Amino acid sequence: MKMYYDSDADMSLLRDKTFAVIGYGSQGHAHAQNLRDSGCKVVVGQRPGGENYELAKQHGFEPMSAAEAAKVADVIIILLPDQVQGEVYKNDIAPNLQPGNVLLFAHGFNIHYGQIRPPKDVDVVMVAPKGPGHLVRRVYTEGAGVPCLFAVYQDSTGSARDFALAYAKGIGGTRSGVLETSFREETETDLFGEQAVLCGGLTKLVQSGFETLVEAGYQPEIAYFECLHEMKLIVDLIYEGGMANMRHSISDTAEYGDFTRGPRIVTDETKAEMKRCLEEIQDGRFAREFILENQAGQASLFAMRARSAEHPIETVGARLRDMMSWLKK
Ligand SMILES: NC(=O)C1=CN([C@@H]2O[C@H](COP(=O)(O)OP(=O)(O)OC[C@H]3O[C@@H](n4cnc5c(N)ncnc54)[C@H](OP(=O)(O)O)[C@@H]3O)[C@@H](O)[C@H]2O)C=CC1
Ligand SMILES: CC[C@](O)(C(C)=O)C(=O)O
Repeated sequence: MKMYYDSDADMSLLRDKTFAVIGYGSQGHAHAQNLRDSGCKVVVGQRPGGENYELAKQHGFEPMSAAEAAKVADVIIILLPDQVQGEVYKNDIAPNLQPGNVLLFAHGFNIHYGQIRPPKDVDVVMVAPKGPGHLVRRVYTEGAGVPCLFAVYQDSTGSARDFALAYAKGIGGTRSGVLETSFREETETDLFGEQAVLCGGLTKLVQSGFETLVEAGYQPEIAYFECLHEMKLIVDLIYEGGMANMRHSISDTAEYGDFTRGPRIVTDETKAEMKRCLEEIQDGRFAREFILENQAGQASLFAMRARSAEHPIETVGARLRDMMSWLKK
């Protein structure tokens, strides 16, 4: 598998193009500002009335409607929540598409699951940063970049692949390296990662550890430090040098407990469930469930968010983090 870096990407492909970043949220604010700082002409399509509209203005853009932005652009970057992309595409973007335009995504959901079906005469590509949007911006301003995946779904101009690579450079991705993939592979692995490991698996693991200690009578603050706060420090060591690097830094006692007790926590049954989650992603069951959930006005998502915000790990954590002067508030 080849990694692509700055020297592999031709920024001249981005010159003379107008980029419309649709949505000024987590990814949108980062792509828009990074592209502009890389010398590109950027307009922002952001609905008025909210914080992100004000933020775009504060950052020196003159936000316009998604339809207006799509009309003036050569490259339309759809950085809206996945569940609203289909509607905005149908009403505002599709009617303003010109042959030869590029439609660019940061995640393949809507293309892979057929919620957006672009005409044949536009390029459809993806540049998906493997990190949260706020880091895509922060790391860029520090002179580095968040690694990205890139893919081509449709190449009407013959230059879609080179263009996607150049775009990855424009947002800083090739500073740390980008990998080629397909819309299918990115969509399925991304959904799996966030469900089973990064978000779903991690929060359930941390919360269960916290609950186990608190239910056994230990102070919630101690449980918070043990199960959540220290998680970052341990993950940083794994991130920097793999699991062996982390195990090098921890005590032999911790390492012995890691090898002998870890497999009792994340068991073969956990892995079997991971496989079932992956199957639901692959055969479209998760996508269908999420699409229907959104058609129902996100009723379950609202309820789950509210219940989760009341959990003691959040209330104790908020109090402790208030005392951590080094954290950005
Ligand atoms: N979050 C991340 O770090 C990552 C996201 N991605 C992908 O990037 C894409 C964007 O995700 P993300 O940045 O999280 O999105 P956000 O939820 O941060 O985007 C919110 C933006 O979309 C606008 N918006 C929301 N609803 C509507 C609507 N109904 N009509 C018009 N505008 C609307 C918001 O405007 P307002 O402020 O007015 O609500 C805001 O500008 C997705 O495809 C996602 O999968 C990929 C990698 C990582
Ligand atoms: C881990 C969540 C993520 O997949 C990401 C930041 O990469 C997302 O879609 O937000």
